[in-house]
Amino acid sequence: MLKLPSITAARGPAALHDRTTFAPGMARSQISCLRSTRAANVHPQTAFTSGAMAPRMRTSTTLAPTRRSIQPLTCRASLTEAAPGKTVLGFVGIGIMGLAMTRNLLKAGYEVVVWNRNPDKCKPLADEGAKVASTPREVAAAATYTFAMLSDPEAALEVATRPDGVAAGLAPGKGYVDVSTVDAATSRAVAAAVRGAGAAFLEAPVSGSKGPAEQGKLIFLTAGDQALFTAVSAPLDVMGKAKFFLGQEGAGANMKLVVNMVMGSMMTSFAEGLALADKVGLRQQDVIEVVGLGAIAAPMFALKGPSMAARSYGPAFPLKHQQKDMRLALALGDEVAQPLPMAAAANSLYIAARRQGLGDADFSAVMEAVAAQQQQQQ
Ligand SMILES: NC(=O)C1=CN([C@@H]2O[C@H](COP(=O)(O)OP(=O)(O)OC[C@H]3O[C@@H](n4cnc5c(N)ncnc54)[C@H](OP(=O)(O)O)[C@@H]3O)[C@@H](O)[C@H]2O)C=CC1
Ligand SMILES: O=CC(=O)O
Repeated sequence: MLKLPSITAARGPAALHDRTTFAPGMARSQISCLRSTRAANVHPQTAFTSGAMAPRMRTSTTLAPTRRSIQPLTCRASLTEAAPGKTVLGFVGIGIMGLAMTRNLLKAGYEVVVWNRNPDKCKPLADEGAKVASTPREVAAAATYTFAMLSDPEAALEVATRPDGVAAGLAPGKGYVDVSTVDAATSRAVAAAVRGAGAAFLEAPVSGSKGPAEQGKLIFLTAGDQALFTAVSAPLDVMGKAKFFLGQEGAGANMKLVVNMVMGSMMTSFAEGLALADKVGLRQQDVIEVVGLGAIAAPMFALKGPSMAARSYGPAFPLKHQQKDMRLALALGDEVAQPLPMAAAANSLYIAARRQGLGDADFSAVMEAVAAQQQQQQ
């Protein structure tokens, strides 16, 4: 009989939720040591032999370090914990999400230096007290910790590595937190550029859209240098309601793609349901109500249903970004030979919607691709 691997053995790095960060009494110097072990590609747990010093992380079989991977610790610049009035933060990428997130940092009392490719988008933040830089390098040079919220892998890599990019302004003691949704390979390339400058790197894609960004209720899916996770905990808490530390960079990116792949498929399925209901003479409003009362109730259906029924798609999460996430999730599935037929079907609807010119509309506009297919078949 074919023996399947156990789920535990197949799992990636253990998750560390914000409620279980470090063992009590762990000194900052130990936190910075964690960063350098990460840079040396050694799991932080290998750095601590005493139970009192070990960070509280759940372990899994895949994390068990081999003796060969244990290397001496070289503590470089330590990271100070960010606090309002004390730490200058940077933010590059002032789009839908970046604007709302930066606003919350300003409201919490942080000094924030911002940059956006189209500088006009920085104006509202300048009115609210942000300083505007003319290059990403200037932001990273002025700030201790710089956040980035950029549209896709190409933008994330470009802003980090171009000659006047973020990496050029980084130095030991600083950190870069990329909250864009990208693939693991891009995240690792950005991490290499950041660490090449002697700084720390954290990937921290977010779950939650424009509304949660405005309300400071995002969910951060982080991975990378754990010392930076700790150092930016306070600003993450200003912008979000939960944060997870998932291990080495790539794990946060993969988690985000899994979640958004499910979300993207749910949305196309919901759009098809609304279209079918309409076709058979049911009121879409009734469908939304019935769905909302049962086991498949979801905040997303409750939030987007009424505007979808009205065929109105003001952008909270641009459809072009959802299609990018489907594309990246499918590529991830390809990489590990995991068939994803539902996601592939959903992706073709998002592509069709982009062809209809709906890339900048909300992703719920995939409804129009469903409607167009219906018409083609009549
Ligand atoms: N909106 C949402 O609900 C959510 C979005 N995300 C993710 O967050 C990221 C940003 O999303 P969102 O804010 O909605 O998107 P927007 O399209 O509103 O913003 C994209 C940002 O990226 C910048 N950008 C794009 N290309 C480049 C480039 N080559 N060089 C420099 N800057 C560039 C844009 O600059 P410019 O203004 O000059 O074009 C803009 O600041 C995406 O990865 C998305 O998948 C994650 C969770 C929720
Ligand atoms: O990435 C989008 C979201 O809503 O999360």
